[in-house]
Amino acid sequence: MNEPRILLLGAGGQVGAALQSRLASQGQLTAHDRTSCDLGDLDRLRDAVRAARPNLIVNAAAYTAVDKAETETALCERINADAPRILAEEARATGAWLIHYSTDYVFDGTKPTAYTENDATAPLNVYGRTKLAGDRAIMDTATDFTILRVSWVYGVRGRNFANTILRLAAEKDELRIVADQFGAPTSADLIADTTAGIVRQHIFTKDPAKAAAARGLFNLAPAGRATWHSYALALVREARRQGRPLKLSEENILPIPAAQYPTPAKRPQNSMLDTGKIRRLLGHDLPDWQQPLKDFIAHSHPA
Ligand SMILES: NC(=O)C1=CN([C@@H]2O[C@H](COP(=O)(O)OP(=O)(O)OC[C@H]3O[C@@H](n4cnc5c(N)ncnc54)[C@H](OP(=O)(O)O)[C@@H]3O)[C@@H](O)[C@H]2O)C=CC1
Ligand SMILES: Cc1cn([C@H]2C[C@H](O)[C@@H](COP(=O)(O)OP(=O)(O)O[C@H]3O[C@@H](C)C(=O)[C@@H](O)[C@H]3O)O2)c(=O)[nH]c1=O
Ligand SMILES: [Mg+2]
Repeated sequence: MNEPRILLLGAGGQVGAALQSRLASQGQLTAHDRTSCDLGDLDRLRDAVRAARPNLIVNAAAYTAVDKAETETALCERINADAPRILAEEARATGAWLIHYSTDYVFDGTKPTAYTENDATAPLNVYGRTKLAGDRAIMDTATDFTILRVSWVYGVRGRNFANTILRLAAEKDELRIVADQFGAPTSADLIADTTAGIVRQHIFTKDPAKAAAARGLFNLAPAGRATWHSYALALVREARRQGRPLKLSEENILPIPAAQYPTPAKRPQNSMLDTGKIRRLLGHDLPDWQQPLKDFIAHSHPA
């Protein structure tokens, strides 16, 4: 059989960058970043898919600037909702499988326990609303798709909370960090590894039962629970242990309620995702969130 053709969009992002090598080893990879394929141009996007004739489309591109989205709403909507709809239409028309990523920000965060795939969505902000519209477009249009719903993603090169804290810890002697929002910091590598495993074991397989099991929406998060405050503490503690020069000491990382940290976009209080469904698919447990932070700090270089 010929090598399967894989199309990756958003190759320059945290998850996209981590996916590149893992997908290249499984087929003939066409990887686009924003410069080679702008998702804001929907006709161009359709052309790019048709030119690549993929058996698998992986969409790691998204508008992820949560606060800016409150004012750049139309663009955010195009990238997060309209572009996934085009991808779903093309996937359906050609029989390609579509992999896409969703977010905890589709929830309002009022549930006291972890969210399952069946819980009702109620986004609090524009980013969450547009991401939910993208999820729905795919679920309504595509037949062969996998959506991984993830949260609190960090990677060495990304614009993320972890890199922000490492930068601030070198500059400031005090930080005030929200301590009443709960979630699980998730490395882009965990997401890319899990994606690659699903591609290998479920999508590029001749076993229809294996493929059927991977269809649909799956939460993905590491084990354990954090707050933004406990996450910041863990980062600074590990950075110090690794000998980074820091101005900030741990006792000056002050816990505050979200009400004391006003932002343009409202964020959910509870971002915990129940991972029972994907653990059954994978056949194993997921690692704790804290362990990969050591590796992250060893390799990250905040600007
Ligand atoms: N980051 C997080 O905390 C979370 C992310 N997710 C989801 O996971 C997926 C991957 O996110 P992640 O890798 O973290 O995000 P990043 O912001 O790191 O990557 C997204 C990529 O999409 C690209 N992009 C943005 N606009 C366009 C456009 N108009 N055309 C083409 N590309 C564009 C960005 O390019 P550029 O760099 O040039 O802007 C960037 O490379 C997304 O679906 C996101 O919604 C879900 C939960 C949490
Ligand atoms: C820098 C800083 C942030 N915070 C708080 C604000 C906020 O509640 C929380 C996180 O802020 P950030 O803006 O870094 O994170 P945010 O951009 O909201 O992260 C989200 O991104 C999108 C793409 C997702 O899909 C989500 O899963 C989530 O990861 O930290 C402080 O309390 N003190 C600080 O000094
Ligand atoms: Mg190859």
